[in-house]
Amino acid sequence: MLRRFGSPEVLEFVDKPLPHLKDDEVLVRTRAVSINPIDFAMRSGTGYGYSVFKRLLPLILGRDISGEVVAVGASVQSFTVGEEVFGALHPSVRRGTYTDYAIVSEFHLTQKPKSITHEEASAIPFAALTAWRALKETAKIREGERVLVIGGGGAVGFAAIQLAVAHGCQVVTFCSSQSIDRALAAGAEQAVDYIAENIKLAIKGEFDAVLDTIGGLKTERIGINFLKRGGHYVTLQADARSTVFDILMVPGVSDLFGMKNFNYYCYYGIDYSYAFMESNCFGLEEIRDLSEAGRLYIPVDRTFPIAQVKEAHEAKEKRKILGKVVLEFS
Ligand SMILES: NC(=O)C1=CN([C@@H]2O[C@H](COP(=O)(O)OP(=O)(O)OC[C@H]3O[C@@H](n4cnc5c(N)ncnc54)[C@H](OP(=O)(O)O)[C@@H]3O)[C@@H](O)[C@H]2O)C=CC1
Repeated sequence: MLRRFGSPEVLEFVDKPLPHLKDDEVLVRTRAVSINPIDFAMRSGTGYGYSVFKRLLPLILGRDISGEVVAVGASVQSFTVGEEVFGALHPSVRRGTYTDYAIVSEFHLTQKPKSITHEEASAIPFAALTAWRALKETAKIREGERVLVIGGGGAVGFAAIQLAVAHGCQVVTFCSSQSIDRALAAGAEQAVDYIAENIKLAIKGEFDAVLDTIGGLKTERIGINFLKRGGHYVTLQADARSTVFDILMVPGVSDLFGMKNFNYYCYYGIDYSYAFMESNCFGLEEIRDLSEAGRLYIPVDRTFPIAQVKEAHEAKEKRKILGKVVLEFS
């Protein structure tokens, strides 16, 4: 439970009665949840997070879940008691999944892939649904297109590589040296080390879509220059305020008036969008099918028992652990 913003120390364990299930809700016995960067934003309430999440306090953190159905609301038809499910909640939902029993809308769940464990399953939904929203719904990628994923080493970037490959796209990514082999094994035709190599020289040709999981002026400048006219630039960073136009025009003004996408359209002929995660049952089903077919996975780096949630947050937030961290429930 989170009553106030702060360091991992503000996380409290509390015993609370379960609320009554609404008609379309499912009660899930939690087996595993993964930690996402959004959990740190919600917990710390820093910057942008303060205004967005303050109205949700007190809240329960946690957006992903993998577990078993223990009860269903009156109108739920897709799930039965005992079934294994996985899914993800939108950041606007107050009651999250760091809890023994989570209440989740039936539209935010689907049957868990049978071939993987609860720990592995819990690492997938939030990151993969974000990639799905960005590439399928926003950039509308199609077979044969070229897609550049900026930050293929993170969970969202890695899911994006696999989704784009599954849709018949040619994928290029830049990531750190430790993620190169994994990106290539996932089907990227080229993976460039963004620290050791000159990206502008290493990557050839233009792209139909760029997914930017990193943000910032420098990254955006590089990404925009790789896009074809008519291409889609999709950023996941809501507060990526600096733009080429802030320098060329009046600082801050283009963004302030929401002119960024208009300016990019006029100057470069591209479509610029911010994408955010959406709990979407069609996306989730597609992700489940890809996972079951062995075509989409997110490696888990470390698992902590839920009793060590503070240590887990500390380790991931301070980048002592670089990959996915999962919290396990007994
Ligand atoms: N808009 C939305 O709805 C959402 C936004 N996000 C945002 O997307 C971002 C990624 O999330 P997620 O994948 O879950 O986080 P992860 O913690 O899994 O991954 C972050 C990774 O980004 C890589 N990285 C850091 N700097 C660079 C760089 N300059 N160039 C290339 N790669 C870099 C690092 O990988 P490496 O080791 O290879 O350097 C790092 O591991 C976060 O900022 C998050 O807040 C996430 C989900 C939803």
